[in-house]
Amino acid sequence: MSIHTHTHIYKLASKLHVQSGYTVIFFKYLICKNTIYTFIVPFLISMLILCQPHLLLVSVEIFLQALEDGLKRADADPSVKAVMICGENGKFSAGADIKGFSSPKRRGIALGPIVSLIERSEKPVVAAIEGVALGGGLEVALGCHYRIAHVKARMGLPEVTIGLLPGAEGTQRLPRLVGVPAALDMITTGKVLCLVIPPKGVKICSLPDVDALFCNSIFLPPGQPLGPRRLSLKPVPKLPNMEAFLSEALVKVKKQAHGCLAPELCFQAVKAATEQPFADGVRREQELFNVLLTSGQAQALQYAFFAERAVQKWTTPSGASWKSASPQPIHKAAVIGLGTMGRGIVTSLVKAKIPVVALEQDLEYLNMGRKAVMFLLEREAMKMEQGAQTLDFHNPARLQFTVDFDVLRDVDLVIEAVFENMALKKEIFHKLSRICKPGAFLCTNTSALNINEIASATSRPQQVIGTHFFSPAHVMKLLEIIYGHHTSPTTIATAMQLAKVLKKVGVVVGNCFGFAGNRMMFPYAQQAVFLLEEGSRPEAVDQVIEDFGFRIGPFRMSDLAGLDVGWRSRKGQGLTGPSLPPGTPARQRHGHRYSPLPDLLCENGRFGQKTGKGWYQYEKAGGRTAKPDPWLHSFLSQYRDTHRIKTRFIDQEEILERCLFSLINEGFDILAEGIASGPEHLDVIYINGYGWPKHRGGPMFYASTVGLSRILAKLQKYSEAHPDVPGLQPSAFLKKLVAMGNPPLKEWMSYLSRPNNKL
Ligand SMILES: CCCCCCCC/C=C\C=C\CC(=O)SCCNC(=O)CCNC(=O)[C@H](O)C(C)(C)COP(=O)(O)OP(=O)(O)OC[C@H]1O[C@@H](n2cnc3c(N)ncnc32)[C@H](O)[C@@H]1OP(=O)(O)O
Repeated sequence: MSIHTHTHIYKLASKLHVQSGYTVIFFKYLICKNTIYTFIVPFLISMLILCQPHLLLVSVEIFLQALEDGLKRADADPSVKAVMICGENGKFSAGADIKGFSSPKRRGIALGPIVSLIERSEKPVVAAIEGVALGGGLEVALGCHYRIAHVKARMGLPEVTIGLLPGAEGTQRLPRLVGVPAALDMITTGKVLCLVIPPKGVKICSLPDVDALFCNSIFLPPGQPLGPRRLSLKPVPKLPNMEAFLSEALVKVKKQAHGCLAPELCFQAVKAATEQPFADGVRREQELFNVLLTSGQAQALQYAFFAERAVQKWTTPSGASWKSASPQPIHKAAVIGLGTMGRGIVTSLVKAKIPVVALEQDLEYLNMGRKAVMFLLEREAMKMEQGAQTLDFHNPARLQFTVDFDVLRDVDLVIEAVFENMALKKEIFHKLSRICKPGAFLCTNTSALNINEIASATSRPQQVIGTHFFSPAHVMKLLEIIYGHHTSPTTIATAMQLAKVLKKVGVVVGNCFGFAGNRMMFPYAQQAVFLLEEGSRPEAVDQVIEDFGFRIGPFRMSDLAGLDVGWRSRKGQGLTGPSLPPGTPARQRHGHRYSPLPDLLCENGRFGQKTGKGWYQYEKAGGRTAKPDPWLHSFLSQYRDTHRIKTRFIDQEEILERCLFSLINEGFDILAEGIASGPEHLDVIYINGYGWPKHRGGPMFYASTVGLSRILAKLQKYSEAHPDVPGLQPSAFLKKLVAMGNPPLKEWMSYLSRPNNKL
């Protein structure tokens, strides 16, 4: 295991230097409504241990040993009056190297005893925090007697986000410092706190300034006792209603966890701090840490951490990549269409402080759209600390509404977000290509349509790209970025940069129907409906999927999104509606099994939440509380009678496997075709766009944990039972990987001889 010092920014100590004759200021930090305020208090330090980064990656053994030796030396040297621990180049510590947690060598290394040693020091120890102090870094600071924090420092215990808990006594010290509510909030969510507004009178200085201040001899009265500064000796601040507070907090933590273990175990560790003496609490923390370390969820979450960063380094099969392509700056953007998606996209751009022109086809739609966007922005502004003033969305230079295409002449990028209708999209792109300046990028927010065909309507196909947002677009983190045949690397790089500016995760994929995300969703949704035909109910299927950890099951999701969306798309594809050739069998299309159930619901006016009825019934049109609907149950049994389908009991295992394994199976085809350049891409898409539980690492990671041979065997079994369902027929790539002995996920792509993008 090594300490993380990966980039030049996150450096830690590899060597400890002892210098004498310095004076230091000290800041004490308190947490108040998620904000840390700093106060400067003069303090004498006549000995400085300065951590210097001579290596990029420092072995934790070396680091901890050096820290221990330095502390012991400082304690033994009578000329040393105090000790300071800091990072260099303006960064304290991002904590441990996360990769080290999966290494067996990691076990047995303990930061906790070193933190205790720091705390026991007979001489004052100060943590001087600049930049980030995360995880183990902050735990080291908690062991110190004083903490100096730069006003722009960011501090947190993000272990929960990688499936762990702060295991170096952090769960026991933090509540003693900041109280139980603030500590629970930080430890169970992993949120990182920033010093947003410097309190009056606080001088903002960088570490060299701090050094200078040492030399300016600001003295702390000698003989100040250290006992009260040792957090382990302090009691946890009492709450009048601790028990009630804790039981309410547990309910909240469980509700938000969706099956993820770490938040609840973090809670248990903090609770132990409120009930037990420090040493017992530390033992409890260690027990809980070990449960998490071996849970499997920690590995999945750590994989997801790196997968999210890996997808930033995009490549395409033609050799274009992030290394050689530079993004163009976007000073002004436009959004066409102010339906649900367009409204969210405008909101997202305004939040990112990109001036936007919002365009609709006529004044009636424009006014409706304007109202809705303003409503969203007001709500967002209320959530933001500095409020509406920062967003400044009433300023026409920031947000302009128009029906006039000519206003788009000077924008750098347009995002089209109109209905999924190819003819309409082509007409708009043709117009844009005539009106927009030559350098402008033209993006389409389609969720399935062919990017090449849309680009063919323009004179600049190299600047056309798919930017698939997810609803609600100002909330969902995913931006699927789809390059076409002619899309230039600069256009891809610009779309990726846009994702970053919008605080989204951009994932670059190739062009095919449904791209990566929706293409994998089709077989999943299809299986869910087939399960209803065969005997299941929406609530049974949703329950299994939600128990797995999805935020929302397929039927509740379909009711939320609106059944009419898919209906329109199926009509467009000629699968239902007037263009369906007469005599087409009800449950078959192109020789494959088809379920007309969703079409029948739409024909009955059941579009989901918006009509108050869909797969469930709701209290009213627009209602949100789904209740099982007896009408639907009898409709399903009539349907089965009509089509002579024998109702059978379908167990949870079959529901889960048929839905998830068919989705994963499609993922293998997508990889084999070069539509996505690695399994991480599909996992990041599913975690950030489709509510796949992060603690299961995404569908492809999950497949690797289930075992590819098992997935293959199950798909073979189900496809034998349903030979007319192509989605259940095992992918050739999956079969190949099983034949190659089930290699680890990171090696999968090396088994593809030549990625071939089907553009
Ligand atoms: C002087 C102080 C002494 C401190 C002693 C510490 C001793 C530690 C011993 C035990 C501790 C155990 C508990 C832990 O510490 S668990 C780890 C807790 N830390 C985290 O979870 C931090 C995770 N990282 C982040 O939140 C961010 O990366 C951040 C540091 C905020 C920087 O964000 P950003 O600027 O956006 O940059 P990136 O996220 O893209 O990261 C840049 C590259 O660095 C890699 N990285 C970042 N953090 C880690 C890490 N902790 N371990 C390994 N690698 C990390 C990241 O993958 C990027 O890599 P690449 O460029 O290859 O993509």
